[in-house]
Amino acid sequence: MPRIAYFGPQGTFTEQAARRLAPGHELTPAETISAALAAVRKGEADAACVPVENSVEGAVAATLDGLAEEDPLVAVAEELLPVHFTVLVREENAPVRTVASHPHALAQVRHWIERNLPGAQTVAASSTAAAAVAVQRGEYDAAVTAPVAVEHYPLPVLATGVADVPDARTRFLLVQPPGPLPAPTGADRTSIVAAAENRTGALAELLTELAFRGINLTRLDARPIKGNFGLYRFFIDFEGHLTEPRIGDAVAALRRRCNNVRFLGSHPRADGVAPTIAPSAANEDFTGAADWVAAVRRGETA
Ligand SMILES: O=C(O)C(=O)Cc1ccccc1
Repeated sequence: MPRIAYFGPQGTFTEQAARRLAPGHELTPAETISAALAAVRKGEADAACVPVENSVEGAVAATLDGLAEEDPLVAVAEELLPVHFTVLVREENAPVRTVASHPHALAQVRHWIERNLPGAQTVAASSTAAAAVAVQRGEYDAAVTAPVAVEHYPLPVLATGVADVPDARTRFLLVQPPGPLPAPTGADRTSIVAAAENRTGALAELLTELAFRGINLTRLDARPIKGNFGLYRFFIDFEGHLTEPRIGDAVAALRRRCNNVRFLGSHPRADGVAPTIAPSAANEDFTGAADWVAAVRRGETA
């Protein structure tokens, strides 16, 4: 049975995502995102489940950096979870002076804390569940957690359904070493990372390769290349699957322009949204045009 490492400990949002992405599989918590990825690279796990972005705070830097560096890992599936929080406390009816959680969680409940726990100090924890563990240990007064955390950490519940932004979502990836790609479904996402050269127009050229082929971007993030101040890697997600002629053509062009392009996966979209395809950019347009060139080369047409 495949072993899945997930960003834990037990009771994180990522564990919930892992249960949905790999039902019935053996799940092992890792303390950090990079430890979950390292478990796969070392062969201790077959795949890792990690958060990649959320609709309030944006990209999860540890995941992006962890996928761009060291041995390649490729996303084979994604999950989208609605994110609202439960606030657990050490002691019922006691004053709350410190509130711990993952920074992405704290960012999503800032207003709620200002209104309901005025003056409380927020403290970053490695995950929402790690914050609950710290509250159990008596280190902090409250933890902002995933709703399932209460099953693992039986602390008094101060509030449920907490969220500054209604309908916030987090997207999670299931990543594994390069292997056969998941089959295309017609509603897929492809991800790459590339370090564009530091010269005028370098990023625009990469994006233009996608735009020319009528490919709709779903995300663009920049992350600094550590040790090279002022240089960035660009994480580009777009609609479509590498096996499609229009996508294969675009990814080949990116690779031609930029030999450090790394493929981060083609997999079904969790929201099932089908691509927007610009006029003359359908796969049949690409194969039709290539067939015509082949026939011209053979001298059969002009
Ligand atoms: O800490 C967790 O529970 C995570 O899985 C990371 C996270 C944090 C905040 C919102 C969504 C995911």
